[in-house]
Amino acid sequence: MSNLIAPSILAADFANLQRDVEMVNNSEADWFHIDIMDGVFVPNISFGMPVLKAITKHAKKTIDVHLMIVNPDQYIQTFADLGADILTVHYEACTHLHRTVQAIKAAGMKAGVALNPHTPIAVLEDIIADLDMVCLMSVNPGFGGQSFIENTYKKVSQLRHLIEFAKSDCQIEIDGGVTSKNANTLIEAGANVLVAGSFVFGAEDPTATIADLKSIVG
Ligand SMILES: O=C(CO)[C@@H](O)[C@H](O)COP(=O)(O)O
Ligand SMILES: [Fe+2]
Repeated sequence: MSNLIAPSILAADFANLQRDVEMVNNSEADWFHIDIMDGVFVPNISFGMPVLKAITKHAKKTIDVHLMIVNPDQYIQTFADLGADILTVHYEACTHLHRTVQAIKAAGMKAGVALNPHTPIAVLEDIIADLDMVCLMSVNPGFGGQSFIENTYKKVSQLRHLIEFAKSDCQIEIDGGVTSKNANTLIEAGANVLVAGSFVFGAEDPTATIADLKSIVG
């Protein structure tokens, strides 16, 4: 399994969105990471369907959509129609997680589940075999630019063991506070997809920063 970098569009310049999408297209980045927030599950509102539509019109790489919303089930088909390749819902937002995961797959997308920093890996024991990806939040969801929570390393290794025990090829994505300083340790702990928002878009040269991250994760 290769190690991937997914720039988070939340940190892009929305007044120059097409420019930033083209930058990612022309960089060594692997995916677009797109954060949808509803102001209910998290204390922030990012953007919704019209902006996602504008992004997917220009984006030429895998579209990884991270839903930080309550009742995600009602929008699954809409996200499929808008071009999402991977749809990640929060464990904490889903009462019938198994049903939600099956609905995402039935709509033709890969299914991911995200865990908040305080949610233990053990809650995934009976769903891991059904998942294409687990997204470990390494900050509390809702905002870019926060500091990485160190307890994440332990959770990555616990999750890697769970995945191996289940003989699954589920991917492990880390989301929040990723920089060139923690990228290598995260990969060594067993992660294989790193989301980076402010570290990429806040850099003087985002393209070179993506290339640096790629060279670190191998
Ligand atoms: O889902 C989220 C935040 O809730 C993330 O995807 C952020 O967008 C990551 O931004 P940085 O922490 O890398 O600035
Ligand atoms: Fe995210």
